[in-house]
Amino acid sequence: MQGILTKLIGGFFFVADSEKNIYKCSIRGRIQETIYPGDYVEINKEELTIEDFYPRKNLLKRPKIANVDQVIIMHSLKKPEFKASLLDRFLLLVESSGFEPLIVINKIELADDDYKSQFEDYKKAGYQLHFISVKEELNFEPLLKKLDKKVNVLTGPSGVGKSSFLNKIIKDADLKTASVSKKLKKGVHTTRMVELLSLENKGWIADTPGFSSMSKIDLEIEAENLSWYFPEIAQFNNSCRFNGCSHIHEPGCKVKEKIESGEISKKRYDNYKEIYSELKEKEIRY
Ligand SMILES: Nc1nc2c(ncn2[C@@H]2O[C@H](COP(=O)(O)OP(=O)(O)OP(=O)(O)O)[C@@H](O)[C@H]2O)c(=O)[nH]1
Ligand SMILES: [Zn+2]
Repeated sequence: MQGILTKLIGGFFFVADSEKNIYKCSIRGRIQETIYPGDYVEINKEELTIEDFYPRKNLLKRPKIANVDQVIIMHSLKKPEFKASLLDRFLLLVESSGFEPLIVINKIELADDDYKSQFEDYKKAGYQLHFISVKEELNFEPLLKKLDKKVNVLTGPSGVGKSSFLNKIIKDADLKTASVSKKLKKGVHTTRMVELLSLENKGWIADTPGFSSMSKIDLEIEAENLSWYFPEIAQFNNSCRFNGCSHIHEPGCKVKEKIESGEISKKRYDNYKEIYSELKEKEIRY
């Protein structure tokens, strides 16, 4: 029977079938590969052993999760205050790793009425956006629909409401308390266990350790490739006068034209320039 590996604890592998029944399995010696939550495995239901595993379509590096369909980038409008430059870095990290991002903005009940206008740039760039309040459970339904039948990973800066969100949406009450106590223990244990948490539908979601600043994350991107990860800029990458135009100082740059006409967001472009020079600096240093 085929199942999906949800977590590994004390040498045991927890595998869910399509109905989300959990089997606590051990592994056959002949499987040499390391397997991770999200991996599809073949189990023997009688022996409770993992017999084989299936090729994976991708592997998230940190934490290690296989077959990720979507990365939810959560930010908050207030507390902490929304910062576009930080969202751009999260998007960049997700895009450059080849994953599909989904932007979720939390704590909307704290905002003024016209808060959505500051996100027009992201809509125009083609990103999916959801605006929610975990506290008041606003707009959960359309978001939860988007998580159905998928392996989702939740990321975002510290304090935006990721744990609160998980505590509200995960199915199993045990998991709920588990993730609360996990939170309390944070800082005591150096490694936090990764697991796929069961959503009420057919989806799964995994938390990632929060990070307060993106500067700690090494973007493994070359400055020359940066523009490919800004979708609204990337579409003009082959339209400039010079091949491999950086869209910064070259003449005949289509991107700069589009910024002047307002078709590409100046704010996003300014962040692009800032990150570009950071990456350049790093290249010179090494
Ligand atoms: N006003 C308001 N506060 C919220 C909302 N969602 C979460 N919070 C609060 O925001 C604070 C941080 O929430 P957490 O869920 O711990 O945030 P986190 O993203 O998991 O943070 P890390 O674990 O540090 O990564 C808590 O005090 C929550 O009660 C919301 O929708 N509105
Ligand atoms: Zn250009």
